[in-house]
Amino acid sequence: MSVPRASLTFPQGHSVKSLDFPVGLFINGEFVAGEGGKTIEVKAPSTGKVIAHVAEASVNDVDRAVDAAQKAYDTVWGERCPGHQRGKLLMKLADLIEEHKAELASVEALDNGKPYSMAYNGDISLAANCLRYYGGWADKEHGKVVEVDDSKLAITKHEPIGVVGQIIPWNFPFLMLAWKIGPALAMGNTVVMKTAETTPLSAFYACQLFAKVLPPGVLNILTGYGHVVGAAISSHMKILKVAFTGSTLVGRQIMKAAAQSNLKPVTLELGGKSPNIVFDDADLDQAASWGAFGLFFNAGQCCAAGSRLFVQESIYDRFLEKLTARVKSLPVGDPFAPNSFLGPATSEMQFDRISAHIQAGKDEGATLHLGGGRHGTQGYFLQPTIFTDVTPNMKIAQEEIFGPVLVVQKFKDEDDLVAKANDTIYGLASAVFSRDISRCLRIANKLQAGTVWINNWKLLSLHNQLETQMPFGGYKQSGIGRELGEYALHNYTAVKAIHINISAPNPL
Ligand SMILES: NC(=O)C1=CN([C@@H]2O[C@H](COP(=O)(O)OP(=O)(O)OC[C@H]3O[C@@H](n4cnc5c(N)ncnc54)[C@H](O)[C@@H]3O)[C@@H](O)[C@H]2O)C=CC1
Ligand code: BAL
Repeated sequence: MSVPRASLTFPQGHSVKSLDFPVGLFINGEFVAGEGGKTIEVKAPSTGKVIAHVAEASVNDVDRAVDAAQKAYDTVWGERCPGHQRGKLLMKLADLIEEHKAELASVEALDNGKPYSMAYNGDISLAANCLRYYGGWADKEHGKVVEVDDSKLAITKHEPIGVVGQIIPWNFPFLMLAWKIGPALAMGNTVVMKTAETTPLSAFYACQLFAKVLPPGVLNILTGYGHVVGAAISSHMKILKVAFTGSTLVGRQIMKAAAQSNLKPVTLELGGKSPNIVFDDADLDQAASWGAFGLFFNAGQCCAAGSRLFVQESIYDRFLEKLTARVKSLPVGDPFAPNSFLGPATSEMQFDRISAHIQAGKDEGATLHLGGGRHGTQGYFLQPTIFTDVTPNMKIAQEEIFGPVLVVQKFKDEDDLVAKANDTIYGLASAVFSRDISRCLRIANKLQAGTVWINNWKLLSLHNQLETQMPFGGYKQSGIGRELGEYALHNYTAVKAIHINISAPNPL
């Protein structure tokens, strides 16, 4: 059976003219067709047109990938490849990604719809940084000598877990791949990854680079449907850990599948409804700029989007005016146009979900302050949208919209604010704007959120500024565990306690 290929062409004047590459399943260092030659149609969200047909994995393909990963773990990776060597390979991979940044960013912009400049300066650059960062950790995550008493030497050893499963979404396709494989490979695990079926192309393009650097089987990449391939990974008896980024609904299913199979540990990076808080003593221009960025970046398709804006009553009108002007100035359009800030929703399904939330906001009596409709005539573009007169019980104030829709609420004082900000099932991120640092820290301590930004909203930026060193993850139903930073290493190591007798008397 022949391996499918993608033949992509880019708009006239773009630095990359065309690309042709295999889009078969990447198993044991080779591209192969999916079982029965099945394929999945991939569309460009900026036009709605089909751009490729990629191999679709089956449950048997997952087994093939797991076998390859197990063999690589037993023979060439894990403790058979010293940390400094693994680190060197991850850094080489980072260099190769940087060398192919224009190609990868072009594929990402076409497949996901995000502006090319953001993919180039953000996603792809940050992915290379992430692999380099974890390459640096590969020989530094040591065990410890633990003080017990003089009769024994007690040490801990940090070992890889084995074959790990990773399931990623479509909002930052290549960056999420890097967040996942960086710590896993650095710590000596081998990987079976499933990309999102709507945005598999950048990962497939990069498999050509992975094949040049990594021994066969160390990293296996499949695409396929969640209920088939994702479910097979979560419930696989030979996969010893699973990490997931996506919806809270699917996170729950993955945890259940893990519990009902081999009790594999689970890391979940899920939804959010993050509060962005502006006090009356804030620098209002600064708050308006970050407020617009924090929600409308990536067309609002960020789990950490600042989707609930809380503004203190005394400055409400003045601040809303500044914010609205900022949002109105954001260019929506073609991902390959040099100044675009908002691209389309990444799929028709997402477009429909976001549109349904906008309708719900109107039906529940919120005021549509800005936008609210389709932008243009082709693809899945939406106008930047702001709702005011929102009450905490409304659907748009409680449910993750994952699109360019901001809901604005007022607050009186700190107590009123904290109660409203924490009134959500989620707890991923938050931000506080005020010139009073004591107030900012007081509020930061009370917010139920894995991240608090003070006078900024900077998870991923346009200028390669993600703090890879800082942990990222959620309180409450936003997830379990932390990605990034040193914290992510713990997701991928098993700790062994070794007790060595020096002079303990025999017990009997
Ligand atoms: N935390 C985040 O960064 C993300 C959050 N979301 C949230 O999820 C909502 C729905 O988007 P979807 O694409 O439907 O998310 P999803 O959670 O269904 O998709 C994410 C990934 O999970 C896989 N998946 C789906 N069902 C699965 C299953 N039963 N077992 C294992 N894997 C499975 C998908 O194929 C994809 O690779 C969005 O509107 C947004 O609210 C979506 C993407 C990313
Ligand atoms: N899922 C990681 C980054 C984000 O969606 O905001």
